[in-house]
Amino acid sequence: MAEKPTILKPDEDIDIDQDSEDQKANNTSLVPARDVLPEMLLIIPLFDRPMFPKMMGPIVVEDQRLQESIHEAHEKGVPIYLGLLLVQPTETGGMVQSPQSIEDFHSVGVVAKVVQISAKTPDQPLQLVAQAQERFLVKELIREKPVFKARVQYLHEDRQESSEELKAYSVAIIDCIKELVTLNPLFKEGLGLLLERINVSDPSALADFAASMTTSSGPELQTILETAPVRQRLERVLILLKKEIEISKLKADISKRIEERLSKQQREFFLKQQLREIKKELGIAKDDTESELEKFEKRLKQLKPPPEAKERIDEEMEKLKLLEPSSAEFNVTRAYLDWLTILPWGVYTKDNYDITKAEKVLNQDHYGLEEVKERILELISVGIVKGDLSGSIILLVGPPGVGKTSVGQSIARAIGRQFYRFSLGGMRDEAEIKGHRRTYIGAMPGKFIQAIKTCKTANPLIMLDEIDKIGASFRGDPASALLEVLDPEQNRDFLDHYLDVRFDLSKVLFICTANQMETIPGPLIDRMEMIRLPGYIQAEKVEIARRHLLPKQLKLHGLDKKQVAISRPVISAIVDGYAREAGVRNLENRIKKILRKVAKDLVTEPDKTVKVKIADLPALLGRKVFSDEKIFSKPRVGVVTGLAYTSNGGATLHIEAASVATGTAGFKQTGQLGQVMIESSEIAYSYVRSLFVDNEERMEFFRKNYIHLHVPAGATPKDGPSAGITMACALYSLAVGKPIVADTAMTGELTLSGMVMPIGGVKEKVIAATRAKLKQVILPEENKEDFELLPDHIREGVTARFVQSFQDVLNICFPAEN
Ligand SMILES: Nc1ncnc2c1ncn2[C@@H]1O[C@H](COP(=O)(O)OP(=O)(O)OP(=O)(O)O)[C@@H](O)[C@H]1O
Repeated sequence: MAEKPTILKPDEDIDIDQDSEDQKANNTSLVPARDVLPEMLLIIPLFDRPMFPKMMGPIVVEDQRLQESIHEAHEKGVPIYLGLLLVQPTETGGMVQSPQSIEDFHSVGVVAKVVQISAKTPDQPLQLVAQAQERFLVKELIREKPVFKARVQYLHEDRQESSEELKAYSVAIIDCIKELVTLNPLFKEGLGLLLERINVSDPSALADFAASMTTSSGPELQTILETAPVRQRLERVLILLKKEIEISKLKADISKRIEERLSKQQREFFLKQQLREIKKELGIAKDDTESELEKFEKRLKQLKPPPEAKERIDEEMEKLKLLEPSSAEFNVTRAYLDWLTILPWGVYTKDNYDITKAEKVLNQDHYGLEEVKERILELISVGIVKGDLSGSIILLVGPPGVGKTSVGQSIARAIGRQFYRFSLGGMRDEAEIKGHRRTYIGAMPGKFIQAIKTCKTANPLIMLDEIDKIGASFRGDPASALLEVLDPEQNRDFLDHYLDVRFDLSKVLFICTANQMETIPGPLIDRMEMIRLPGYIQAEKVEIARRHLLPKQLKLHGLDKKQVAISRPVISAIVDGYAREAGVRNLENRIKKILRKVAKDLVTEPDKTVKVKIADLPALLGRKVFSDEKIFSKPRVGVVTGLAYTSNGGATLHIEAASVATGTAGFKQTGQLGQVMIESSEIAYSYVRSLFVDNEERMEFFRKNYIHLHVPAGATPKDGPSAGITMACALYSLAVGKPIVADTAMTGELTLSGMVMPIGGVKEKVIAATRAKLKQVILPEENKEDFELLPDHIREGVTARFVQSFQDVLNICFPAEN
């Protein structure tokens, strides 16, 4: 505890030079002049918290007059004492901002000696460091605008007798301080000061110091300041300290919780970072970005991207370097770069220009199809002469299972190109051709770019299956997107939405397949070289089965040809009884079925040879689907066999006419006929009726009967004019009550004046007639050339009769009558 200062007489002027002559005169000689405390003090208002004796702290003096007085005293070198008084709290909980009267101050404060003073600078408040000395009680507060001065009475403390109780309090306070230090490192500093400045065995000083260390509010601390009795003060300080401990604990708790929450993520991030660094150091793994970039660069060494693509690749690589590997943008850029660098820029396979080898390959893979092979070899020859096979687009049209796809594969093999096939029938939107824009999640390039990627060359053979189904199942305008791809002028600069840089598709050889021509958009047909695959006759199917389908299936079923014997007559019986359609897929399926059953038998006896006989067929394949007994085994009145050409190839159909005696004339037709077919049936009706103008009996028949014409199969929609003469013939047969000659089928468009016009699909229709074992076909005279161009094996067994008018038809069909 500081020595007890002597109190001087009050100094009425604001003369803070306490070492004036008068004072010196009145001073007792017991105390050094510098330790004498003045009775009249200048008041410095404190707004935040009070200062406690023996504490040191900064004070800011704003008042100009006060500043000047302090400076003056400082220049004289005399000690400066100031009274520090805390202002009162306001009702709203804050502090009085500019004290006006005595009520605005607390009545107990401390006197402080200025130990340091800042230099005089205009416009800057004066800054002091003051050492608090002693408590005082304000006796009188005098206001001398704008400063206050006060007459004070010092509250000297008597030296405390150390009692056990005070010691106990002191120890408790020290314990609290220790605990606080562990909870909040800020208190550590305070503890250092404590040991330096105060005597811990002085309970009063300890209490003041401990109070000043806390973060308690100004009024709470003021209470401590005003509590003169030491025991009581110690007790109050102890309460404040306990409160402080609780607050500190709570604070520590809160920050721990927040830290935990934050640090989990940070920890993971740092750990990952560290792991990456360690791996890099050990050479185990490279940085994500680095290894990706290395991969892309390695790929690029093998490629020759055009300048536009190269520029884009470089840009994207630069971008990738700047992106955080865990970001979504990184993945998008990486995927894009992956595509850009995996495409075979400038990589081409060398075409095989050996025409004999190409012919050999085509013959190896397919039986028959002479015309098709010839056309393909012609196209290859043109390519050889030109030095470039690309540019022409081949369209293979034919019924299902006639080998369109496998011919495409053979062409690829013959000229040594990669083969990629996809169906346009199953596609939903244009984006599948031209790709999605990269902004979409999960965006992908279109099928063509995917094909190029898979083939790893920029000049593969791409087969577009089912191009005739394009209009049926596509949304948007996919046909025009396809036009762009197939046009040799445009596909040089094909722009896929995803890729966003041009890719040259002009070296690709395109082959399209379709079951029918009618539904293919016109502009697409214009760009293509059409090759028809008309379907096979029975003999061809037997040969295909023997030479290709059976060996292929034996291999696929893991069987040896020694283990299974299926002779030519057996295959012929299969074709005849179970697979009469234009293609051979159904035949192939039947062979598979037989082989599966045979394989089952061979499991128990692997060394035996299974000989399949015709008699075994019902057991192996079930009941015959087609029988030789014709539905109309005998020629019947009003029934005539027509020849049709459908997407499944050529077919025979039996047109029926019947009369209902209603007493009135009438005509109706059934069988899901299209508009053209309805009109041609009406032509037939009118024409046949007109034939009997001179025959009253027949005229009467038409007048009194309602005529019904039906074209089976009733559930299949059909259209076209080629059944004109067939329908007319059925009506004529009904009118005259006589059947037409046996085993005859016909096709031809009929005009209202009885002329017969040419039709399409002669080859398919003749094949269908042969398959149906008919002996005679009636064809329009103008189709004679088509028939004569048919290969001999198709024409064999069927006689063609050519007609110009319906009268010619009648001459053939009703020889006795005409
Ligand atoms: N002339 C042939 N010689 C040898 N095998 C043939 C011949 N024609 C067809 N095939 C075989 O018939 C099967 C069916 O042929 P493919 O799948 O090529 O028919 P497609 O005409 O493409 O049918 P779709 O129109 O249904 O796609 C294949 O196994 C094929 O090898």
